[in-house]
Amino acid sequence: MSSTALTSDSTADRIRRRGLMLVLSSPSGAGKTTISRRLLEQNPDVAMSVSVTTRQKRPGEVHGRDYFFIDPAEFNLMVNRGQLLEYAKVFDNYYGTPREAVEQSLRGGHDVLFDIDWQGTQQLRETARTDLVSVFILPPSAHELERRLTTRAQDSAEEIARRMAKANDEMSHWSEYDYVIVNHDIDDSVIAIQGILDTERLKRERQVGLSEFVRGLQAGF
Ligand SMILES: Nc1ncnc2c1ncn2[C@@H]1O[C@H](COP(=O)(O)OP(=O)(O)OP(=O)(O)O)[C@@H](O)[C@H]1O
Ligand SMILES: Nc1nc2c(ncn2[C@@H]2O[C@H](COP(=O)(O)O)[C@@H](O)[C@H]2O)c(=O)[nH]1
Repeated sequence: MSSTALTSDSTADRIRRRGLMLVLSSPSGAGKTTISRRLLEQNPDVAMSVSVTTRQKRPGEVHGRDYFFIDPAEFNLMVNRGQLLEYAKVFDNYYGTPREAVEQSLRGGHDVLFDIDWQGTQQLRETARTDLVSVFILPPSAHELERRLTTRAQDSAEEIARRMAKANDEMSHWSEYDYVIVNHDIDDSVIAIQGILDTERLKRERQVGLSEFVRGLQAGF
């Protein structure tokens, strides 16, 4: 191997990638959580942003894994201290993204996955547009959405009715997103979003050190 080739190889090793923020939004019950879990299983290097919320814990939910369940006073404190990257009121409860964990993952070159609503996505778009990749997930039909909310068996009939009534509001923001998928089949949806992630990772502007690598490469010709 020539010394030029050695130099080029070691420079190529120095190409690093800036982490991206992959946001999934949808009306409640369309499948964000299910898709997120699958994506995290097949991408152990991706970090999930665990939100804080003032809503009550559902059966089976774990503090620190599904959410950090906090009271409204604590939530206000986090807002006032600037500890949330974004926050919103959704279905009468407050939800927000803790800033520090996300910034730490991005600095380390890790991608971060978010399950947040359209209000939060709008806020991230204003503050982090170049890092943001947003995907809107549509249900195949209103009937199927209601079936999914009901068979999930996590919310009362009143809560399900409230979420169905709000579905149109959330869906009216579909065209603000970079990508839109209809979640018919879970396997197909996961494959589609994995494709988005793989493609976005290759974007020129996300590859740190690329200019230096190309300069070194050109010097060898
Ligand atoms: N493609 C699919 N086909 C059939 N069922 C699905 C599909 N995707 C998700 N589900 C089911 O629909 C229910 C709701 O899914 P999930 O909890 O992932 O929705 P969500 O968008 O995260 O809801 P929320 O916004 O309320 O957190 C779950 O029981 C899940 O197993
Ligand atoms: N703006 C934000 N929205 C969030 C956040 N965490 C979750 N959510 C959204 O809330 C609804 C309801 O969630 P559920 O767990 O009560 O069913 C759903 O649309 C989530 O995407 C957040 O940090 N910020």
